Amino acid sequence: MKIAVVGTGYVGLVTGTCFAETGNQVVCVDIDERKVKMLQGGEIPIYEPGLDVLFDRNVAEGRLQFTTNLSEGIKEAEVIFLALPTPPGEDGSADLKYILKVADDLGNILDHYAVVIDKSTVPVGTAEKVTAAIAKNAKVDFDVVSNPEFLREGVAVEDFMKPDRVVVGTTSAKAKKIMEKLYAPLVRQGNPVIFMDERSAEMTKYAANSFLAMKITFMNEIANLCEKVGANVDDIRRGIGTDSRIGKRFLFAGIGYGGSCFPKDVQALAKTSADYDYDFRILKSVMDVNYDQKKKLLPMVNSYFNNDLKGKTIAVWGLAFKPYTDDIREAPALENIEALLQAGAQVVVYDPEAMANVKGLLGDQITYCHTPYAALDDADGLMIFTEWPQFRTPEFDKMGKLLKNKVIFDGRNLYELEQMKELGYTYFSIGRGCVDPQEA
Ligand SMILES: NC(=O)c1ccc[n+]([C@@H]2O[C@H](COP(=O)([O-])OP(=O)(O)OC[C@H]3O[C@@H](n4cnc5c(N)ncnc54)[C@H](O)[C@@H]3O)[C@@H](O)[C@H]2O)c1
Ligand SMILES: O=c1ccn([C@@H]2O[C@H](COP(=O)(O)OP(=O)(O)O[C@H]3O[C@H](CO)[C@@H](O)[C@H](O)[C@H]3O)[C@@H](O)[C@H]2O)c(=O)[nH]1
Repeated sequence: MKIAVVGTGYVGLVTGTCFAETGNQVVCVDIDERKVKMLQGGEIPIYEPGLDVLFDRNVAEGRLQFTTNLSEGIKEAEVIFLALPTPPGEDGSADLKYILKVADDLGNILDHYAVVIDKSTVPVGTAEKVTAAIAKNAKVDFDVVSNPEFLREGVAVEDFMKPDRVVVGTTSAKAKKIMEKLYAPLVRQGNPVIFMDERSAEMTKYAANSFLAMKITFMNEIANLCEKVGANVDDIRRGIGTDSRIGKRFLFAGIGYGGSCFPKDVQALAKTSADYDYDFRILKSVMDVNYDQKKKLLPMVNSYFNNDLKGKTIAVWGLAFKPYTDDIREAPALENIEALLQAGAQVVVYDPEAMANVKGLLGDQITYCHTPYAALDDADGLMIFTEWPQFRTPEFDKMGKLLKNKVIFDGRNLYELEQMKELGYTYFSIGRGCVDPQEA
């Protein structure tokens, strides 16, 4: 099948590469000339594990190409994916200007029937808006389908190639047939393509993300209560996660959810609710709790240093919003670093993949290190924001010698309390109380 993917970011590049891998002829289009040049030169602009192998193979075998020219990209394409940004507008709603601009352009240049697929996360009613925008000038027949994407960054290739499900919203029998053919290789393992109407597919995406954000937030509230009542949230997680009605995943309490999706999608669903005069109360609580949770460690840091961070050096491990990505959008580390700087602290950071992106944002306001241990040298304490695997079993003795104070503020609950007690660390984490060697 000939496929065009418009927007070659995280979703577009993974979508294009994976569909090339299943034998299709794919052209990825982007307006960012620098990005397209990199891709044409065989370089991947993002860090996404496993993508390079598929990318190299499909570029080498001529199934994956890149262009800045939309007309060239969609030439003879049977399906055209829109994988464009939908950032929050000022009122919290998803901004559709990128999508509708391309839809307008497609109306002018489409010269054959194609299925135009909304892959971006878009609010209810967008398929109708895209249809109207194309139809304004279109001289040919076309269908607009909603096909939201559920991949997670860091495991995007695996999520895409082995999806739990594929959701397709269409009321066109012709488009349905094409979508069945397109996804047939990916759903062989028995996971279904679920067909529904366009509006339901659009809502499904927001329901999934908001539900997961709510699940995490619920555990963060349990964690906050655990601290008060003297319980351990990790035990609660194990205790409830084994109930198959609850499930083990997305129950990890921590420093709040971040990333380019949960924060904006929960906000956008709340805005849709308000537009339809529905008071979606749970969503408001989820946003409020998460706002506070991201700052959860700061009072602990302040109280440890007697509310005086001036001249203190704080080491930070982990900048990305989650492991296995260089993405720092809405990353909890950023807000915390800004608060530390404002309080007069110096900040020394390490992240295996995200430092270049942070440097682009914060420049020389903080110090970047090439190893986790270098960040600890003469630091007054350590804060952890991302659960990169290399932070899980570090050399605690070496850390203790490098740090001025053996104190860790851990937003990801990486270490066992008993172990930290034995090693003589003061250890703050989420929903598990504080380990204080003075109290031993
Ligand atoms: N990142 C994820 O994990 C993820 C997962 C599922 C769904 N989504 C959704 O998918 C959509 C895209 O997200 P992303 O993270 O891939 O965004 P991104 O910012 O990484 O990529 C978007 C790309 O679109 C390009 N673009 C903008 N205007 C264009 C135009 N007129 N023509 C061609 N290209 C244009 C940009 O240059 C950029 O490369 C969003 O709606 C997002 O909510 C994202
Ligand atoms: O138990 C958990 C699981 C996740 N998180 C946090 O939640 C955020 C999001 O994590 P994750 O969902 O793994 O990453 P994303 O790549 O943002 O993926 C989400 O957002 C995508 C964009 O819409 C969807 O496609 C995915 O299905 C959905 O999981 C991160 O800050 C995580 O640290 C927790 O705090 N506790």
